[in-house]
Amino acid sequence: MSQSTHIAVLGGGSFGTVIANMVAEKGLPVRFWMRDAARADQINAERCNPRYVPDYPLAESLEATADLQYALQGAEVVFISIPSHAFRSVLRQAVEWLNPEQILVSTTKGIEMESFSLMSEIITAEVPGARIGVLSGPNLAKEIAKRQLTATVIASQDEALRTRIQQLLHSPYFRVYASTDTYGVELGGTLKNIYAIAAGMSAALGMGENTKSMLMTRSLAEMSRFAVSMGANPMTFLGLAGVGDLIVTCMSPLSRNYRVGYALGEGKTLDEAVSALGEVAEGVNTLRQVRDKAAEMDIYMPLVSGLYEVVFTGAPVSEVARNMMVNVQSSDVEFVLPRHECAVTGTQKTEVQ
Ligand SMILES: NC(=O)C1=CN([C@@H]2O[C@H](COP(=O)(O)OP(=O)(O)OC[C@H]3O[C@@H](n4cnc5c(N)ncnc54)[C@H](O)[C@@H]3O)[C@@H](O)[C@H]2O)C=CC1
Ligand SMILES: O=C(CO)COP(=O)(O)O
Repeated sequence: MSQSTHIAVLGGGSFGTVIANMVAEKGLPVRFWMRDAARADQINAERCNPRYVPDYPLAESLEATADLQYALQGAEVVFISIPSHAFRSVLRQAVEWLNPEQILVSTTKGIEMESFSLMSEIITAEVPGARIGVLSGPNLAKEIAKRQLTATVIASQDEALRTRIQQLLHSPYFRVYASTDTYGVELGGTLKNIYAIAAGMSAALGMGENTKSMLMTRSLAEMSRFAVSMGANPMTFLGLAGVGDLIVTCMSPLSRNYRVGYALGEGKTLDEAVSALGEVAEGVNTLRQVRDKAAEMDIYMPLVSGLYEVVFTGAPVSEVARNMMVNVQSSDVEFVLPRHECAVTGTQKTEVQ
């Protein structure tokens, strides 16, 4: 095995910063890669990443760099926190300095456009034989930076990998639970971003707590229905990477996806909402991708369809919400009462005043 001298983190945004610093706080050498050399110099000089996580002092053993070869060569573990739209292109630049013994962990919660690939699938395709893990859970970077008590999930088929990541990241304020359902964990983190947009919108429109609870719970039903159709284990959605991440992202104004939804609810256009954010909101692209995939595979996803109409075709939220409320009623938990066995279909649109 090559010298296990350091840990590498790719992606100089909010999440890359907190992952890199959590490891560096343990005194381990961390090479934190970003494409912008001036920003790397600034981080090394100021010991802080002011653009993404202000007021978060960085540990001494963290070194920012724009030299990808320097970051990767000899790294024992490589965390990849690059937004989904750039994930494959960065991996293609990285591949010549990777080796099959290194551990590659994606923290990215998105779907690649065109291919509908999750990030672990991109790693499998671009780095054949790689040891792959996925890190996902209710992990708002800005709360981690404040050392708020937090838990996450490392998912991999590779037991040694799971154990190593648990050791590396575990701290008095950060716990790492394990899973073997890589696909389900990754899909949970990805899908919840869609519903966070809807939750932000409902908050901006002043909807009540009953409404928010209904929205989140039906989101969970829809996410798990989709995931099961794609081959994931529905039980994974009961965990941190499913319901856990759904709750935090649908409830917190720190979530960028929630903020996009809130801005839309205030009447901003999608372009205005996204550009005011200045950070990645994966849910916008994920909504488009999932809506198309659900149509292709004939998966019933009324929340995704309704949100798509609002976000991309400008349909009024009130009309879409009303249509959903008068739609046929169905089973609560379809793993208990399958939808097709649900005898009471309820009120049809025409019967409602
Ligand atoms: N911020 C958070 O609370 C969490 C974020 N995530 C996920 O982590 C991923 C990254 O998110 P954040 O760090 O929050 O995003 P961010 O918006 O804070 O930063 C994105 C970073 O990626 C860099 N980047 C963009 N295109 C690039 C390219 N072509 N080459 C190299 N670097 C490029 C940007 O320069 C920036 O440094 C997303 O998929 C997100 O869903 C996961 C858990 C929590
Ligand atoms: O994934 C996250 C929290 O777990 C971060 O969500 P946002 O990308 O919406 O900020």
